[in-house]
Amino acid sequence: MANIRTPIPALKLNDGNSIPMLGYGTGTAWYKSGDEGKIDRNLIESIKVAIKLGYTHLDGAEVYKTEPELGMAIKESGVPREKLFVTTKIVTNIADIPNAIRDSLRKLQLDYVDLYLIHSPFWAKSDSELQNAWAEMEEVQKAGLAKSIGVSNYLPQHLTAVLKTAKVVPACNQIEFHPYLQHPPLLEMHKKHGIATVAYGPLTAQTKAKPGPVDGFMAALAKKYAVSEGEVALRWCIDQDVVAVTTSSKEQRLSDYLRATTFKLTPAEIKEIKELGEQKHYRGFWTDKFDPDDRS
Ligand SMILES: NC(=O)C1=CN([C@@H]2O[C@H](COP(=O)(O)OP(=O)(O)OC[C@H]3O[C@@H](n4cnc5c(N)ncnc54)[C@H](O)[C@@H]3O)[C@@H](O)[C@H]2O)C=CC1
Ligand SMILES: O=CCc1c[nH]c2ccccc12
Repeated sequence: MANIRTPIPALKLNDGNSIPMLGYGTGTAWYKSGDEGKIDRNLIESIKVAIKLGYTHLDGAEVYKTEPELGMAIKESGVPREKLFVTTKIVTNIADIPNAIRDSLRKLQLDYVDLYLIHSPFWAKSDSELQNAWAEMEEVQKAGLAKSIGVSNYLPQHLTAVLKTAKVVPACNQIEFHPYLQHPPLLEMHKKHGIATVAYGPLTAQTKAKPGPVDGFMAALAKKYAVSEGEVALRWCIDQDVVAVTTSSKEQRLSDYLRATTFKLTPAEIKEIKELGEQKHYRGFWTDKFDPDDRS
């Protein structure tokens, strides 16, 4: 099993920093609908378990309302801050990014985050709003409050707008990514500009979109590598240099996911999953914001 002494492999970002290729999410499975002040002790314990198992990449967001738990778990874990890679995201308070990052850092009890993301582009009514927000993100990075800055749920047109005026190219775009949502034009654009792809919902084909065309092949690969289909899905991301952010409240699952770092799919297997996946389209998140047929 991977642990803090046998780290999860990392991907080099375009700013020279490195991001662990498997992350633990504090969003799905942990959303808080009500009082942000009410601390979810189960979440704190789960994050500590994840850290103990070897997860160093921890994914949060202001809208998840879980930053306080993330901060408490980091403190209680006893793992030195610099050994962890902490992401948070902004969208609700997008009109005041300098205050929003300070608020997030206060909740996280941290001096800096490793990665700060604009959670979505859907609040913006014009390209110039996207460009101005990005300029403020650059200031956050300059002030040392975030080591790396990036975006999430941006489509090619949003990246095009940002890149027109950016001094710093976004380090990554965190998007829904799995065999049934592969975004070929977006990934091509990421490659061209050195923007890392970070996948959320990497297990969607196994957890939400069954039955589907990849099922039989994923099952065969799971048998071949003596892992679960989910671990094949995570490895399929990693083998394409896509960082995968997953989660679970179950320790056994979190432990099992780490097996995705212990084997490698062949190029033919990666291609076969890709081609089978292209036969179906499924989106699980932000369905009210995207055109239902948009695969970009
Ligand atoms: N930037 C964004 O807009 C978004 C970011 N995220 C981030 O990504 C993280 C992971 O997102 P997910 O969609 O949860 O990732 P995921 O696709 O890896 O799914 C994980 C979920 O699947 C469940 N699961 C795993 N194996 C299963 C099985 N065999 N049978 C049934 N259920 C199983 C887990 O318990 C967990 O609830 C979030 O916690 C959040 O941090 C998530 C959604 C949107
Ligand atoms: O990041 C995941 C999806 C998401 C988008 N908006 C919200 C608000 C509250 C919890 C999760 C999310």
